[in-house]
Amino acid sequence: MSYAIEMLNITKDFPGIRANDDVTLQVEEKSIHALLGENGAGKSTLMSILFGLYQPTRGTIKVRGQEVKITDPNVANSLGIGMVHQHFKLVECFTVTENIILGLEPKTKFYTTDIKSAAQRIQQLSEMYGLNVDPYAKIQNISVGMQQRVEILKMLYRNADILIFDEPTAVLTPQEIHELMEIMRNLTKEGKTIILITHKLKEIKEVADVCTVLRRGRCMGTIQVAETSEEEMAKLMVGREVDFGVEKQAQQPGKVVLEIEHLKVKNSKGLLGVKDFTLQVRAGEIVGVAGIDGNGQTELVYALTGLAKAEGGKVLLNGKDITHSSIKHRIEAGMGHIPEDRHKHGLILDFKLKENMVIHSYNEAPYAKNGLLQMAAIDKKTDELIEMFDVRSGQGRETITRSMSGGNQQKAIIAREIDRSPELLIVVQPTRGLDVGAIEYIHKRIVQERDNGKAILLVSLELDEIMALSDQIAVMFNGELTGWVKAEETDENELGLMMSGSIRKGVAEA
Ligand SMILES: Nc1ncnc2c1ncn2[C@@H]1O[C@H](COP(=O)(O)OP(=O)(O)OP(=O)(O)O)[C@@H](O)[C@H]1O
Repeated sequence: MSYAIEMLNITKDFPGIRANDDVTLQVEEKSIHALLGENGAGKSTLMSILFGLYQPTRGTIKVRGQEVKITDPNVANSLGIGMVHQHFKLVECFTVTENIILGLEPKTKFYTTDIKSAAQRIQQLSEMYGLNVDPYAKIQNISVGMQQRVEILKMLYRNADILIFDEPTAVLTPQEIHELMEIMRNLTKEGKTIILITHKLKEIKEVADVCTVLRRGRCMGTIQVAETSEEEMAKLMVGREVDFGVEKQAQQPGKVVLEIEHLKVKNSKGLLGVKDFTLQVRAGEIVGVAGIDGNGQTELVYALTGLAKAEGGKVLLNGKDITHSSIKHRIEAGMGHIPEDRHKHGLILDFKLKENMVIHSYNEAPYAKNGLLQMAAIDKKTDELIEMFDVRSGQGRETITRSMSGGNQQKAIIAREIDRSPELLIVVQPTRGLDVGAIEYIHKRIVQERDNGKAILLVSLELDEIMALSDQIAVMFNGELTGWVKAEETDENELGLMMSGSIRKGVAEA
């Protein structure tokens, strides 16, 4: 058997934590090898070692049978290893071609200032792998899915043949996910090797040949995907059976908590991203907002939470007009927010975990007294939340938030917001990047909040999540409400038609 990559007995220590503990990963040439593991299990660390961002504390790496030292990403590139990161690294106002040749050192193999010949090569690569990218398009004018393909082309242009994808589907629509799977298959058919980090068992089943499972830094085994089930993979990963369903009893909703009336909000291009939008959320009810990314959901949430200005219309919280209130005032009035962009709006990354946990309430009892912070109370609350929400990090409450794994940062935000038990909780993509065990728990807690009489507005691109949690579903298309249906009276098909604007249901004709 010939391996493209062998990472043998890799150990990596960070302060207070062994992120990888004697892990061995052997990736066969021309295969798709999934890397699965709980939040904080050490997947990103292992891939960062392979890409030269970290040095292992112990262990050996072989590329195509040769032992190597990958001291930095340039060495990784020269060995034919490329990585598509979760957050793209593209210059918005440049074209596809300009982005791809950007950063190539003069005198290296494909360095050129001749845009035309570079564009030609990009066109050829794009056709060869079925990417369908226009080399002259500007990044700011293409979809997120297309931008990801530019990242893939960047690797192919540099002749990478071992490609690492870090949770590539987290930012894609279902259609784009389907296309990416096809692209991955094309890539291996043409001789490339792929390592895929993902939490989505369905995707592993669909596309991967082999799967290595990590748990708490250790390798739990490598399995042939065709011979296993999603349930078995989940069990191997979290060490217990995982319940994929969400239990929810029928409940009569109470008074109206959130009222949105004829709301209008501009998007970043200065156009109306939300047009005349009206919706209500009542106590004891989860209203799910379904829609394809970019149909006004972000602008809607921004206007509700005070991150963007409303151009027209009204927002009422418990009957009080908060349309133009400050963020602080909205929080005090009973609003909680689990934001879409956890780094931008959810956490202060250079603060300690415990500081982030009381960020809304540090100046109130029991966390402050006579103008002084009460560290014992802050520590106690943080430890409680860490325990309850299983937030894992190297140094517990003292950990600098930046060094935590993405999934554990997300769990920390959810813990803080749910613990405050606000009357209205606005939840955006709550389980993005979370492992199946964590998703099970977070879903339970959201339903618990609803059962406790809280109003919940859930915005998610995951239809499964919308269907499982919502009582009532609002569909957004092109900034408008195109559907208002009870969750139990609809299905994915019908929602899909409303999401694409093909039909309207439960709302007045346009
Ligand atoms: N630069 C760092 N400094 C200190 N600790 C770190 C650093 N990078 C990662 N860690 C710790 O190493 C552990 C493994 O993190 P890693 O990001 O590899 O997990 P992951 O499996 O990718 O998780 P997720 O699914 O949540 O992204 C975590 O406990 C994290 O806090």
